Amino acid sequence: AVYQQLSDLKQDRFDFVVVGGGTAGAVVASRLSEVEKFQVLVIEAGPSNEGVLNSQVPLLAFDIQHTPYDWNFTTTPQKFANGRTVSYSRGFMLGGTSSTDLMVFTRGTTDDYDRWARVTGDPGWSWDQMFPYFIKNERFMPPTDGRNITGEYDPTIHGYDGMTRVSLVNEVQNPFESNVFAAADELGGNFQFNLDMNNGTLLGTAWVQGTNGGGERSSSATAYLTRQILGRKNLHVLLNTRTTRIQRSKTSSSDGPEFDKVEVVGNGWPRLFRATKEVILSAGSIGSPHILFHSGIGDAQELESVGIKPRVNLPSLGKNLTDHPFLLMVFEANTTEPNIFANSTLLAEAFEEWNSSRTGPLANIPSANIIYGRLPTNLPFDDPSPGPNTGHWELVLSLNRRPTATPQVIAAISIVSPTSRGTLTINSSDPFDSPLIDPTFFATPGDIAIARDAVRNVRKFFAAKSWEGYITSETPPSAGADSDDELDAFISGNFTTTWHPGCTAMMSPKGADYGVVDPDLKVKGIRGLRIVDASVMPFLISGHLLAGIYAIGERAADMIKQDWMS
Ligand SMILES: Cc1cc2nc3c(=O)[nH]c(=O)nc-3n(C[C@H](O)[C@H](O)[C@H](O)COP(=O)(O)OP(=O)(O)OC[C@H]3O[C@@H](n4cnc5c(N)ncnc54)[C@H](O)[C@@H]3O)c2cc1C
Repeated sequence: AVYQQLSDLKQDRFDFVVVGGGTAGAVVASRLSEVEKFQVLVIEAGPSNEGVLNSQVPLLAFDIQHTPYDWNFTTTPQKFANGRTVSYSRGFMLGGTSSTDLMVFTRGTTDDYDRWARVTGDPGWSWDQMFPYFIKNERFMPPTDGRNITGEYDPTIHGYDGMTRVSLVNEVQNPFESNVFAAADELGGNFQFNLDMNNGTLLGTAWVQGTNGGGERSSSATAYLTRQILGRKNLHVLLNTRTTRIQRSKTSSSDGPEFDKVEVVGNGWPRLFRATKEVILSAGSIGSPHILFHSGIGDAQELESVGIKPRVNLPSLGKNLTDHPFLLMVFEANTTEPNIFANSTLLAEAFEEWNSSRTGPLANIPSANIIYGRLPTNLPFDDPSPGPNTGHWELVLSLNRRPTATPQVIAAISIVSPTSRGTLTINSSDPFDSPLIDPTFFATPGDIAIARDAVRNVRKFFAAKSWEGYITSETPPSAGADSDDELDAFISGNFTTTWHPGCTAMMSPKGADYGVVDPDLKVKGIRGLRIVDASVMPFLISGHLLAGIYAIGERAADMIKQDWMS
């Protein structure tokens, strides 16, 4: 059942309490409630996803940021951006950020997961052992325009019976996209065609896959918390209720103190829920550490300095914040391709089409392509990528959807193998105050070198013969930035984020004196508490995070079931 407010829920004890009904939280709750004898509670700070049009219609995804469905965080002033701050969106509704993100679906590379297995000492995190979870999560569907997609993906590596509806774009925007793939064939090298970007190699130019299967957003809420699943008697989803702390029980064991009570505030009132088996924190890379700090878990000295009594000293918590920095380049284009957002008649027609058949431009994610490239091998710094199947930068090319006087093309650059590391901390003992988010973007020469290389590769790509007569000029602020110094000024003055924070509660081997969770996702030195979300990644996936987080959620659910069913 779904409870809109705290006072609607009468029950106080559950087997499992899942904090955060976001991307990973919904997976864990959904899978645990498959076991009838488990009573499962999910506590979500935000409201329901039902009827939120900007979340449902794929091409409206940009319009959901800076709304009440966004936590609307901001970073601290960024040292390598002359003190500029960066707006930091996080989903505030059921489904979490999977209800508000841009829906690009990349599993990451074999190298990414094999590195996780290596650094955690658990082969279960390797690509081969995670592969069944990618398949379990995925329900690949043909696009809604009915075109022949042979040659746009590899049908042998997808899941067709899973939960998340994945597809290619539902309508191809030509000649723009045909130019992209023609230029890739023409240039080869970094740009050579890759049949399927979910095959374990993120290199070259591929047709993008997204969570827009069937022409509408598939979020963890629409996929894992369907009406049928919500009808389970043992699954309880409490909305509009904020978790403030996790509290200790009176007992301790050889595994350390037990944390079994979840303190919440809803309808203006506090209340405690008790988990008789486990508390599972799935409040995301910002939310999960934030709740732990206020529970007295974290660096003891830092907690004391803000007036919080330390209960478990975990100095690594919040320390390894990693994100993919983002840059935008804009080009003038000579094209008559329609922009529905610049023409109210076209927009009305597009809505009519989407409403009646989930087809047309609104059923799309913003682009049909995705490109990953690497720097040459003779780098003046250690290769920051986890291996040769992995890019250093990512490009997504699209027509500018914002209404502009003349048509424009945008190149979205992401640094997918950053070495900069930031912090998540707090400066107050009030759990309702926002944490301090400092991704410390571009702190290393390697990250800056990758960004320069990406900018130069965008120019190389658009200089291909295939674009002749289409791309007319580059616009400021990147235009004219050619030397390393000029590019560095462009980068520091303009970077933002891909909104991929992770690693703030990173996994490390059992018994290690660093890290926050063991490879089974149990919090070190504590009994009864696991973390399941993007914060546990020891390194970010070198692409978009969603598919990896779903797989983490699926594996975590299996591990938890195994612990409590044997
Ligand atoms: C604008 C944007 C675009 C993105 N685009 C893409 C993309 O195209 N592809 C991709 O793969 N990734 C993308 N991402 C990133 C991706 O969506 C996230 O990495 C992922 O959804 C995070 O999953 P999670 O489970 O870790 O956290 P979340 O999904 O954020 O879940 C955390 C949940 O916990 C809740 N919560 C937090 N604190 C509390 C509390 N105190 N009490 C109760 N509930 C709480 C939150 O409201 C939320 O529902 C994007 C992100 C953003 C913001």
